[in-house]
Amino acid sequence: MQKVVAVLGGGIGGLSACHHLSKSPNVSKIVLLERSGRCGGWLSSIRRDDGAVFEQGPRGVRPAGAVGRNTLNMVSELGLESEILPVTKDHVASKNRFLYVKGQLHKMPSGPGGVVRTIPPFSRPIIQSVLKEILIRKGTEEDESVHAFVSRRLGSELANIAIDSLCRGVFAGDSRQLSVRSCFPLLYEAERSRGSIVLGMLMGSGGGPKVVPSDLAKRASTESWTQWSLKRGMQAFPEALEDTLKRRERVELHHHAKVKSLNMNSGGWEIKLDDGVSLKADHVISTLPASELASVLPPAAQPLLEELRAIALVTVAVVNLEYEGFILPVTGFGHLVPSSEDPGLLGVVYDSVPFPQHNRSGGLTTRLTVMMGGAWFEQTFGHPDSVTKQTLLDRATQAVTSHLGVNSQPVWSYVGLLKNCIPQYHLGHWKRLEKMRQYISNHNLPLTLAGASYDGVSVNDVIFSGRTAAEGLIGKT
Ligand SMILES: Cc1cc2nc3c(=O)[nH]c(=O)nc-3n(C[C@H](O)[C@H](O)[C@H](O)COP(=O)(O)OP(=O)(O)OC[C@H]3O[C@@H](n4cnc5c(N)ncnc54)[C@H](O)[C@@H]3O)c2cc1C
Ligand SMILES: C=Cc1c2[nH]c(c1C)Cc1[nH]c(c(CCC(=O)O)c1C)Cc1[nH]c(c(C)c1CCC(=O)O)Cc1[nH]c(c(C)c1C=C)C2
Repeated sequence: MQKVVAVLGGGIGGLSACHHLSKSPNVSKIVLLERSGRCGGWLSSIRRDDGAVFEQGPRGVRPAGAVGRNTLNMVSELGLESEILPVTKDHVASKNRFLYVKGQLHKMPSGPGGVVRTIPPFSRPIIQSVLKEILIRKGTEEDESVHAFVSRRLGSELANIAIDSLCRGVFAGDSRQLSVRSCFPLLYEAERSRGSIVLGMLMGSGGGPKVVPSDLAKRASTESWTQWSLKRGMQAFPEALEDTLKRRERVELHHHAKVKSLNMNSGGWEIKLDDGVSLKADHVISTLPASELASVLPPAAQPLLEELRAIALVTVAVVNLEYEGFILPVTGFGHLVPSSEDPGLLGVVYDSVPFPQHNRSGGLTTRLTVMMGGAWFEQTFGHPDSVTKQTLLDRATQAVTSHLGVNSQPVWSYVGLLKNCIPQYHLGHWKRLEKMRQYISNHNLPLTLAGASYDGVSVNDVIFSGRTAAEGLIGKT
């Protein structure tokens, strides 16, 4: 039987689900419902008339692994190859990342030389912790916080400085609350299967999905890319996907279509929108943030709603800054700040280093992005609705001055307040997912969960979740 499928949310996850659904003749209609006036969700690029591009959301995508290849395959299908801006392994942005500790920038140890010597801010060579790790007994917990896991296996110094910062630089979250099993499944699996992170990394897991690489994905591997962006910014990706979907007969894309309620109706769903319009669908793929989905599902699904509501989100202030000339004292991807140094200041990305092509044409400039808040937003700035843009801008420029010794003022700036933008996979997230999917299956709900709230927050993970959701309905594409 041919099905009508509604996809809720037009972020990169929802667009990916539509893209894969639209390949199947067994779907009679695909309806994408997006609350705002444009698709793309957090993929949002500011494009100035002088050619400068600033990212408010993701600024680089990793090409590695099955999910990285899957994204590049989609880039290829959309005909975006000529738009790609790759960053290769030998680029300074791939080699240099910094930590800001006790008022100083430190290059993160990398390569053999970096692990055998004592490199501040660490008090002993990393190799010592790595060698000891192999001998440490396997944990017995079903889940553990990222901080507890790393403290146990690699010692408290690496947990307090390196892993605390890493969690801020990926989840804008607190390593003491985040789940190792859900946030870093490879580390968790390495301990489970090989008894050690180090051995697991050396021997590999051999598992994971298989994705046949396109020529573009092969090129990324041959040329050793570490990340990529697009000439017109990351937003060009959802724009190209949307343009392609618009040309497909069975796809309907609706902007300004905020889903207000979902109710079961003769084996399918009746979907009501904010403006009073209602429509029917045989199946729903939701890529809405989990708590938003909870607010539109019927109260009868209480056990499911409780689990969905428990997946918290954090708010991040993203401040793009442009300076005249090259003002950085160091060069690399950027620096992270551990929570012990300054809880509210997560880190600074040196955007002009990996992607100078996004600088304004003519004249030398430096583009930086300061990220603030995350799990520490409220304790630092108060409620997101009451903080002013000027407060955020002042805090960001002060950080650039104190961390990087930059005394000039930016010639241009943009302050974005990204409310509830990154889901937090807290301890026990895996159990929550199991309960939710069990509930959906036991109650025969024609509902699939996809998007950043569940199985990974990166652009690659979210795109793959859209594909998996579609394939769960129509089979492999
Ligand atoms: C500041 C920042 C930096 C990041 N950096 C990186 C990076 O460098 N690399 C990387 O890989 N990833 C990065 N990410 C993560 C990645 O961008 C996101 O996880 C991903 O874009 C989420 O996609 P999504 O489709 O799941 O959700 P969203 O983008 O949140 O899309 C959901 C959509 O649903 C819509 N919606 C919400 N409620 C309703 C409703 N009731 N009815 C209809 N529509 C609704 C929203 O308007 C939105 O468009 C970053 C994220 C942020 C915030
Ligand atoms: C300071 C805050 C943040 C910065 N980026 C993000 C936040 C919250 C969001 C983010 N960054 C990355 C991802 C995707 C992860 C993936 O699995 O691909 C997300 C959601 C990429 C990333 N950025 C940093 C690291 C270590 C990673 C992981 C992947 C990789 O190794 O490339 C480091 C980093 N992020 C930020 C800064 C300032 C920074 C500094 C070194 C900004």
